[in-house]
Amino acid sequence: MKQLKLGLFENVAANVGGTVTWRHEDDQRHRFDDLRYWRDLGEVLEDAGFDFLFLGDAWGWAEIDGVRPPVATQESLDLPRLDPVVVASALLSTTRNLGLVVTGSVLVEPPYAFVRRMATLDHLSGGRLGWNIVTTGTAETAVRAFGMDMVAHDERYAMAEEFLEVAYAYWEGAWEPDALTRDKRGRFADPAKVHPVEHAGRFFRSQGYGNAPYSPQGTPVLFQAGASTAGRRLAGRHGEAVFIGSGPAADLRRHASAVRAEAVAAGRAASDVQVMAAVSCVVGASPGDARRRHASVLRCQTPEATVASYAMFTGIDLSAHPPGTPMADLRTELSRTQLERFAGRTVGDVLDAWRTHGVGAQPIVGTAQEVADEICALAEGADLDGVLLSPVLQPTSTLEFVEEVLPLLRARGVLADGYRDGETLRERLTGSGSPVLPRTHPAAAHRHPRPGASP
Ligand SMILES: Cc1cc2nc3c(=O)[nH]c(=O)nc-3n(C[C@H](O)[C@H](OP(=O)(O)O)[C@H](O)CO)c2cc1C
Repeated sequence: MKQLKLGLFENVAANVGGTVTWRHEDDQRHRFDDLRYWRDLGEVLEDAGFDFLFLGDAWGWAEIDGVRPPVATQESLDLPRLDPVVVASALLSTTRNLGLVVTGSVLVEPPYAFVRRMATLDHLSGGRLGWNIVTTGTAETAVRAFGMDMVAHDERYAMAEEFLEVAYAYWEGAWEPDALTRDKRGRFADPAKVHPVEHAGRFFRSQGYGNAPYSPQGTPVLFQAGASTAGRRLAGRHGEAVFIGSGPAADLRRHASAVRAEAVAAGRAASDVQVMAAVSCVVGASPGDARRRHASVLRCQTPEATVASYAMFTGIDLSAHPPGTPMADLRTELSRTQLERFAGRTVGDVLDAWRTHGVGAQPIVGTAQEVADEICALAEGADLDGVLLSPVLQPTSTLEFVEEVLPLLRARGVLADGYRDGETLRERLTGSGSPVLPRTHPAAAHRHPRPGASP
């Protein structure tokens, strides 16, 4: 069995992934705006040897027929939410090895400012930064807040392609890796190694010099999480780590194969893409104990919250459709993953599933041994390169996983034993021995001297 990469999936908010857990007595996510909460979590993950912390993010909110349902506020389904980049910055000084993967949207700001922000984090973290490329699933509400017109789903992915080209131009081409000499008796940087960027495209224009010099990884590790057809294509062309969500092993395996096929179609190797899925678990001293603990989580869910939560991700009010309606009859310009993953199911099925586990999959509920067995079976069945723990309760679920399940996975050799000091996130995830993207990646075409140019 492959040795798996291990991440933790969180949002900077009181709930994660569409279910209500903030009010559970064993949950602390109501402290999402407390620096100590995040620093404590960062320390737990680093001490346990997690490869990275993955912070999802959105800009919009739940709306049904143009109205934000009161339950969204009462249960903090969508808002309030804080900035994952700032949380990641806050963890720089209290962690040394933990990868920090932040979600950044291509929809709401031009590349130039975003590029510097990411490069700054990559510099200050010593090359531990990852970027989850999204086009903003909550686009319909988010665009209003930014004073923009709505951009259709596939058009957002076209924007993503162009955004990446501009970002690569600045990250990989604006400053050569050895441009800075910082020679007090000579010069700070070599002008011959600093290059202006010129871009004029359908969505973005940028002309000028990059602010940030070449960072330890050049380009942050490129994560992608968007399982629609357009999302998989972007993942295959650009992604290094692709987060395909949750679900049964057979579904995940099909999805993983599709992403790897897209990578090969784009001239890359299938192994250039690490495919990872989310797992949630509820551990108990006995199966019955685990079931009882899971039942206490389910008691926090309500039908109103389930409907409002699904609407946030897709803009679809499931309560407006008869339970027997096939999901295949519905359409969305928002998060298509959360529609397409339920193909073949009915509205009634999805209301049940979403109430139980939101964007995730049915949690693994059992003893630590049973949880470890199921994670191994899922990873092998789906041909995964990694898993993201999506804690049901925080930090309770994380702590029980670390204390009871992780040792069992380590004992089986399923997880690496720990960090190699000074290793960048890319080196750890890809095993390539290089902190920067390979020449086969589209970003490399932006480097100087231009590939094929006379030195
Ligand atoms: C596991 C996981 C996590 C995701 N996390 C986010 C996120 O944090 N923010 C976001 O805007 N879009 C996230 N997405 C992508 C959305 O589903 C959606 O992609 P898609 O499903 O339509 O391809 C895009 O945002 C739409 O513009 C995620 C997708 C998956 C599968």
